Amino acid sequence: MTTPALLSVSGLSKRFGRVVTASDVTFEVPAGRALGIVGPNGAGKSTLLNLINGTLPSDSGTIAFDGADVTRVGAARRSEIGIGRSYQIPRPFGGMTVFENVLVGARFAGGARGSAAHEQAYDALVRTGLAHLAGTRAGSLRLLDRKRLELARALATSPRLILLDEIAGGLTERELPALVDVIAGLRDDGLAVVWIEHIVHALMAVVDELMCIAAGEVVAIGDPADVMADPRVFEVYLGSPAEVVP
Ligand SMILES: Nc1ncnc2c1ncn2[C@@H]1O[C@H](COP(=O)(O)OP(=O)(O)OP(=O)(O)O)[C@@H](O)[C@H]1O
Repeated sequence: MTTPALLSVSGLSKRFGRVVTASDVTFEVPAGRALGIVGPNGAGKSTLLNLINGTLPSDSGTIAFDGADVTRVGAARRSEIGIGRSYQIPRPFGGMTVFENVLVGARFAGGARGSAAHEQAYDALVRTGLAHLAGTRAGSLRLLDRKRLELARALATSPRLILLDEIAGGLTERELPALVDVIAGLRDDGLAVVWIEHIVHALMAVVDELMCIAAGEVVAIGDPADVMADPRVFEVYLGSPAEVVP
């Protein structure tokens, strides 16, 4: 029996003038599964996350979440129903504590109130291994903990689907496993994960499926090792082959 998809994207297309950023993109992600997305710079990866979380409207195609068509649903509502998102450039409130930063996520992006917001925020800190730093000023965190905070802010909205945009960027080889473990834990807890990442070996340690896109088109999708071995994937990376070597 196949697991029904939590996220179902079908024939999704988007262009900015002459630049095609999504062209007939189709894929599914069930709960408890992780999809990795790779592709050269400017391929349309971040745009795809913006289409899924509703910060950008698509030109055509459909996005279904938990069986409901959300293609024309606004970003705030998508966040409330369980689509969470981290950003490539985290912008924490440096003068606020770690807990206060996550509380903002729970209250304003997640729509939680009172003690429920506090519980969601604390739970997000526990899941990301940040609880011991709850009272620390966010501006003083080292990079790994800033990444955990970005993840915690997205988790504070209690998502069932989490969209991660290059969350591992800038981490050292020694730091990467800690973040990879947190993300694998979220998937194992039943979240659907869509993770864009240039650090391919970090992705390969977690994802169940891998999709390569270039110029908005799906070049290959499927078993991660098969996708990385696909000559078409190698070809789209010819400009930057070092990025694909695990
Ligand atoms: N709001 C926008 N208006 C116009 N063009 C845009 C907009 N957002 C993205 N683009 C263009 O769409 C293309 C895809 O951008 P996108 O950020 O999705 O790529 P990416 O695959 O995430 O790249 P990177 O790996 O560098 O982050 C780029 O050419 C970009 O300049």
